[in-house]
Amino acid sequence: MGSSGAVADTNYRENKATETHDQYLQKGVRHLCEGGLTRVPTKYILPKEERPNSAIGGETILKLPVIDFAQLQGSSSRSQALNSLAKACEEFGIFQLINHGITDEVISTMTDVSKRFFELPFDERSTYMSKDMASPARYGTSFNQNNDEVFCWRDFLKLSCHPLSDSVPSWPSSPVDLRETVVNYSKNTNFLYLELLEAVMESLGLMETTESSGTDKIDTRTSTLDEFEDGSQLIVVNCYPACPEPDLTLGIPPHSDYGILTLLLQDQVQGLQIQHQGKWVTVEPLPNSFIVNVGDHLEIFSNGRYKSVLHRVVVNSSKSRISVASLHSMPFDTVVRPSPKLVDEANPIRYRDTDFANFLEYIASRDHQTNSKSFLQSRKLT
Ligand SMILES: O=C(O)CCC(=O)C(=O)O
Ligand SMILES: [Fe+2]
Repeated sequence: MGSSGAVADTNYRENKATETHDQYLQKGVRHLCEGGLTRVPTKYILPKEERPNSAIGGETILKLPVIDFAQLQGSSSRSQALNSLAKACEEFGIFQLINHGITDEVISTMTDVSKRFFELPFDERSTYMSKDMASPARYGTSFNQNNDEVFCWRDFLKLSCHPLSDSVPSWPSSPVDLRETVVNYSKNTNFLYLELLEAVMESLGLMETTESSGTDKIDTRTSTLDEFEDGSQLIVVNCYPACPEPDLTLGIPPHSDYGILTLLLQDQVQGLQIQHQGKWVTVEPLPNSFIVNVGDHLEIFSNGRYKSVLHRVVVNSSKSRISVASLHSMPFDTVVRPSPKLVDEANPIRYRDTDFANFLEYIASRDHQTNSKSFLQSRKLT
């Protein structure tokens, strides 16, 4: 391992005499691949115990629980769909959402513009590189490129969507249709998120349900939802170029998502893996469906009843992969804590209160995501 990395590293030094090796790698993995690459540079090589242990074709493929959004919306089918939703969030922390109502066109234009953004000349893409975590548009590489000891094999574009009117002018103006496409996509996914959130609350027993007679519509009321209104939304476009030595590195190391729910769109290239019953298993992409993850905030809010899912991304040697994650969280200044209605003698409070500032401090203080759901671990009381 050491020697293959060293050969590759020497090549870059020869090619790029004017910048240090680390500065070169900070430009991201797509730029690196555009320069021609046959070996993975040392900076990306994970310690043996953290590498994906076999090629992707050898992994177990997992069919996730499927939740039919149309069934959640129908009065006669809702209660059964809510049971399936609760089971998926308890046992997997992740599910596949079908019949979600977002058109194929909205989805395909989003994937398409994402691909075209990463195909722009590096000098154009790099205008959006920023170390400022609060910037409404941030292009970058790895997980946390300022701290990561080992880099991971992905570049990203993070676009804050909250509030849209303030953020959009800072987003990339090229490709020309990027802003319009992402605005449309973010509105669609936010609407879907709010509907799902209502279903999640109801599945936790936190909603009063009254069926209005004579209509097919279910009228649900809760004050709980008020706390979630005006939450934050972050769109993360991930690009994982084909990798010459995929067994040595990862696209994203094991982590759980920070917020309430993540709606993930992936193209037809496999790569997402989740930890299920102690084993890494590959999630099969289902065309035009969303993968929905439970995030750390929902685990805390549900007092541990719903589990955030530990996941990672493996890369492969022949195909580049794009995914778009829409991360939905509580408003930034909200303190997240277990819902009092889910705490009693049998279920004592399991997590410390947390807020966005705690999370930022935590991210800034650590280098490499070795093991996981450790932010959540740091908030656990028992
Ligand atoms: O690319 C994927 O499938 C997952 C991306 C992911 O986990 C993230 O952006 O947090
Ligand atoms: Fe994630």
